[in-house]
Amino acid sequence: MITSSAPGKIFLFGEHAVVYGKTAIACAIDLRAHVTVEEAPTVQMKGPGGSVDLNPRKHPYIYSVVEKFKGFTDVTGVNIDIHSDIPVGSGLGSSAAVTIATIKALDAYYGTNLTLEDIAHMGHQVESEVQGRASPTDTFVSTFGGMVQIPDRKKLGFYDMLIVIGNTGKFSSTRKIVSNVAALKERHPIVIGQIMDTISAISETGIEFIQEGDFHTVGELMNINQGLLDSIGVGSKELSELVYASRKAGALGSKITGAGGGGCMIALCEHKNLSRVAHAIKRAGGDSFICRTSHVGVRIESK
Ligand SMILES: Nc1ncnc2c1ncn2[C@@H]1O[C@H](COP(=O)(O)OP(=O)(O)O)[C@@H](O)[C@H]1O
Ligand SMILES: C[C@@](O)(CCOP(=O)(O)O)CC(=O)O
Ligand SMILES: [Mg+2]
Repeated sequence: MITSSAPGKIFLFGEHAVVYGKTAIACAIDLRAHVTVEEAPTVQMKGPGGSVDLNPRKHPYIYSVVEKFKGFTDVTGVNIDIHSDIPVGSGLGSSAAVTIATIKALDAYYGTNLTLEDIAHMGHQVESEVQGRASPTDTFVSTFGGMVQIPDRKKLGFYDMLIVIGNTGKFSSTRKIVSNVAALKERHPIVIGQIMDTISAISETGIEFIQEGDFHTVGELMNINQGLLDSIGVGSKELSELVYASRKAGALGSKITGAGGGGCMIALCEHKNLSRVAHAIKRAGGDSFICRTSHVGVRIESK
């Protein structure tokens, strides 16, 4: 029996723009997906009611991972059991964390000796196939941990930050939201293209202020980024309510993280305001919790 785990992530800046090759800054957080694999007669998923054969419609990401392994190793029967503390469909990269942790667990189980680069690359292929279009961000962060700059695939090191996460509780499908933005960009290529360029500039400027520890300015840039995400149609009434409630309670900056349309927003706060901001988000109708950035990427937990 082998267990692996991989972290979820937040986008500090640059989601959606990164799909078009622009710059984004993302960071692993201390919420993780755990995947345990053990011998079984066929390739199965363990669920609440017991183990069932892997179903591509129910588990498209896991199915795609197994199909890739069939391309380079003898895939004998294996039971895959997933336990994740990452809210699903909430912009925290649950799909990537589950994908990367499954790749790592199967790599250890079948002895295929994949490098971290191989794992990140395979994970990106899986997300792209399942979502129709995906940047390497989520899978790169889940693989390497810490803070990263995409598309340059630069590891920026680790910056210990406490983030309040506000969850609207509204599911949003990354695939659908990403395709809506693509359609908007088709209709207004120059306008949306310039918005993506501006988001890219925010990411590139933001790195310097993160490295200097100037979180007031980082927060200001997050707020500008949020306005641009609203302009490409990935906001929602619920997300805006949580964003403005957090700012009123003293957040330095707050914005959507991930695909948007529902899911989560993040608020960067000074330590003294963390619980006040978390309560304000709850009062505005969201679920809120405090998470910490993490330098820990994908790893084997036990063999
Ligand atoms: N615990 C889990 N077990 C199995 N699949 C999961 C789990 N968590 C997430 N997933 C997969 O990831 C999908 C959500 O991915 P996505 O829409 O990209 O949202 P997110 O913002 O969480 O990445 C789910 O529909 C499911 O296919
Ligand atoms: C919208 C996007 O930039 C981020 C999606 O993040 P999530 O799957 O909602 O956690 C898409 C991508 O980068 O693949
Ligand atoms: Mg996802």
